[in-house]
Amino acid sequence: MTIMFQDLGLSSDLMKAVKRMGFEEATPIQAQTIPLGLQKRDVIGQAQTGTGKTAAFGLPLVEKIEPTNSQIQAIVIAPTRELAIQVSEELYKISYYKRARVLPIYGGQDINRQIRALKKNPQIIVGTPGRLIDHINRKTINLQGVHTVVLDEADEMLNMGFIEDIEAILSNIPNERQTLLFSATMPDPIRMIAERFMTNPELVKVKAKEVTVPNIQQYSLETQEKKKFDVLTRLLDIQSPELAIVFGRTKRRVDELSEALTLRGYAAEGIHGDLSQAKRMSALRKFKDGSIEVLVATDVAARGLDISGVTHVYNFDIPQDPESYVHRIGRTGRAGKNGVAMTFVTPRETDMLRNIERTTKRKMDRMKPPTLDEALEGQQQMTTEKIRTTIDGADLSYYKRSAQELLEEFDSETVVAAVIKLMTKGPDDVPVRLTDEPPAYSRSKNRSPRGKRDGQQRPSGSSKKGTRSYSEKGRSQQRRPYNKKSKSE
Ligand SMILES: Nc1ncnc2c1ncn2[C@@H]1O[C@H](COP(=O)(O)OP(=O)(O)OP(=O)(O)O)[C@@H](O)[C@H]1O
Ligand SMILES: [Mg+2]
Repeated sequence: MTIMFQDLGLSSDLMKAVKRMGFEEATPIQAQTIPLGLQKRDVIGQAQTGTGKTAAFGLPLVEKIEPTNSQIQAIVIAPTRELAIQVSEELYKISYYKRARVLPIYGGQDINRQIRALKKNPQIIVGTPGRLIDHINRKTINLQGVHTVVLDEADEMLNMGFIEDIEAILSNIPNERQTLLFSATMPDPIRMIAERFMTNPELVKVKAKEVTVPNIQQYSLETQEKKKFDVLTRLLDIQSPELAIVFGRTKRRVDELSEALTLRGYAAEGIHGDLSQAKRMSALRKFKDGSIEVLVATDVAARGLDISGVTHVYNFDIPQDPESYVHRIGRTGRAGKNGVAMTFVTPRETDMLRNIERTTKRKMDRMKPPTLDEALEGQQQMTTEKIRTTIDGADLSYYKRSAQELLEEFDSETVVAAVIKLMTKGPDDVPVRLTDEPPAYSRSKNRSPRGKRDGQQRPSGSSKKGTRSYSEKGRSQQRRPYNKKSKSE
């Protein structure tokens, strides 16, 4: 059944904003959770990637902001800086006519600037856990007026290392609050932890046979570790994605891969948690405006990011758990668009592959790595396509005299073949250096602690204020199975 936004009981300011955002019908998760959100019910909302969960919590959240109250009234917590920025932008759009004041608060940004911004009475805060705790400890943020809390990517934030941070933040927020949790994945043990923070929550799980959306074509390719890079470049040449995200397991991997791709002539940049915030933002900006075509990333970019034009996701390294797979491939195929996801599997990782397929209840299509000939063929096709569009679109009169000269000397087939050769990228053997990654191990059977993972990092300043401080590296080592420990010490 189609549900329109006007059926959901939203005010005219928000209806105008929804229209301005170009939304017509509500998505299923929006149709089901917006009324609950407006009734101030606690909600756990689980729906596939790219199906509009942000507006599902954002619309009721903004609706409940009291314009004359200058306290912080709502807070959204997100696991990464880029996601916090993106969610705050979406809330800003929703608030466009209502004029609720939204402020993102995240690590890597000048804290004094944030303190000044906090003094200007924002009503909605979107933040990453580490920086929020930093402000709580400095007493530069007052959460006593908060009536709505959202955990976006809730399972990630209640997972292992993050849970203490979340508990610390929630302990500064009045108990009589509305708590909303959203994610595309919600493993049962995490849901049980979540319910501890909630009052009689309604679980809204959009009925879908599959955890992943059907409009993403999913493939797996078995390949040796040493051959992965050639396979990737061939696929890029054949498939010529509009925008592609290549996921690597570690930060070193991402650095080496983006460098190697650049050496081979692809416009690529990397993003991971050890880069400065300025670098992270500049890579993402270039990717969004199309000045780079390949973003190489750790899982720091796996969750929530909504970048239109991402047609392909390549799992250069197979993800460490099924949830990560779901989120990574969900960077394509958003809002009903089509997408392609390719997962490289080394022979010793076939268990991991099966584990992912079991969880997603969907078998990936097996694909053979393309041969060099197929790659060259693909490149030729791209060239001929370019020639066709040039013939259709450009004024060629200026070039016709030279064309005639060539045609007097050679037959037309030879001339065109030479042009195609010149325009086609030949086999490239610029040497590149990639350190081998050991095969991934399956950790979901016994839920062993996660290995080194890239994600949100704790600001260095927090130790001074009495909280633990550990580097991103140290932090991920502190992550532990969520079933071993529950309350913060
Ligand atoms: N009702 C709607 N009609 C059309 N487009 C929509 C609608 N709701 C949201 N969108 C658009 O769909 C895209 C995906 O939305 P969003 O980022 O909220 O997805 P999500 O469910 O949070 O995904 P993820 O699990 O990856 O975080 C966005 O570009 C958003 O603007
Ligand atoms: Mg989201």
